[in-house]
Amino acid sequence: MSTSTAALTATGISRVYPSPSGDVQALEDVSLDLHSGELLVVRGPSGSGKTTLLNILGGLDAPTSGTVHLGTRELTAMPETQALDVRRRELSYIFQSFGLIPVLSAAENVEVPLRLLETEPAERDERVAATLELVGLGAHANQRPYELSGGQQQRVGIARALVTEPKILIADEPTGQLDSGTAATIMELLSELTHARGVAAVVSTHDPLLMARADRAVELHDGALRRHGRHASDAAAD
Ligand SMILES: Nc1ncnc2c1ncn2[C@@H]1O[C@H](COP(=O)(O)OP(=O)(O)OP(=O)(O)O)[C@@H](O)[C@H]1O
Repeated sequence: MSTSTAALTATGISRVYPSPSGDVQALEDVSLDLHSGELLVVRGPSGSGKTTLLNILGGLDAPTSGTVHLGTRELTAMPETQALDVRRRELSYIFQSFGLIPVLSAAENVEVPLRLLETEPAERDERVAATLELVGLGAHANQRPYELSGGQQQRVGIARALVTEPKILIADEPTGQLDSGTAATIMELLSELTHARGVAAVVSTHDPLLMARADRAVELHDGALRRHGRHASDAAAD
């Protein structure tokens, strides 16, 4: 275990959703950390709190109690404008349903986050082309999402997430809509890119087979962590 400051640290995270039929405790006292170049898998049954946890780690939702730090900075204490800026520059998200804009080509989809950062057009073009190459889609830059397979669409999603060179990647069930062979390929790509680019990645999945690609795995049950710090292969063998 590295002694350097973690890229992401969650401490004592709880999340209660108020609802007319009573409060739902979606997370209870969850703590974890994640280092650069590490891929952490969060596994757990449906309703165990994976999406809630990833949304909080990514600053998309606020915990009821507990903190999230990016390095030494507390994400959960930042004013919203600062948190938005940090999210755009340092965090990226990959979604189960890909989240691509249907009327835009693969290249234009990948370009969107660079436009939000007001990157110069020449640099945008260069980075979009390089990142599409990286995910093996150099020849598909001008195709729209409906002209691509599910696996190719998720590669566009990965390229869009990586084009800003984020420190942290949050992927909620990124292979949930893919067949098992394609899912394994996408997970392998995520693992390779996480290691090669020194990104700290958190990936949720239902699928124990995908855990072989993780550096570490934790398991959520009813909103609480059941295992922490075990190697993925230990958990996958359960
Ligand atoms: N907005 C909400 N209001 C009330 N309860 C919610 C809300 N969002 C989630 N929950 C509840 O919180 C718990 C955790 O949900 P969450 O979506 O985080 O689980 P999950 O592990 O991601 O599930 P899945 O694998 O099915 O996506 C569940 O009991 C869910 O019903």
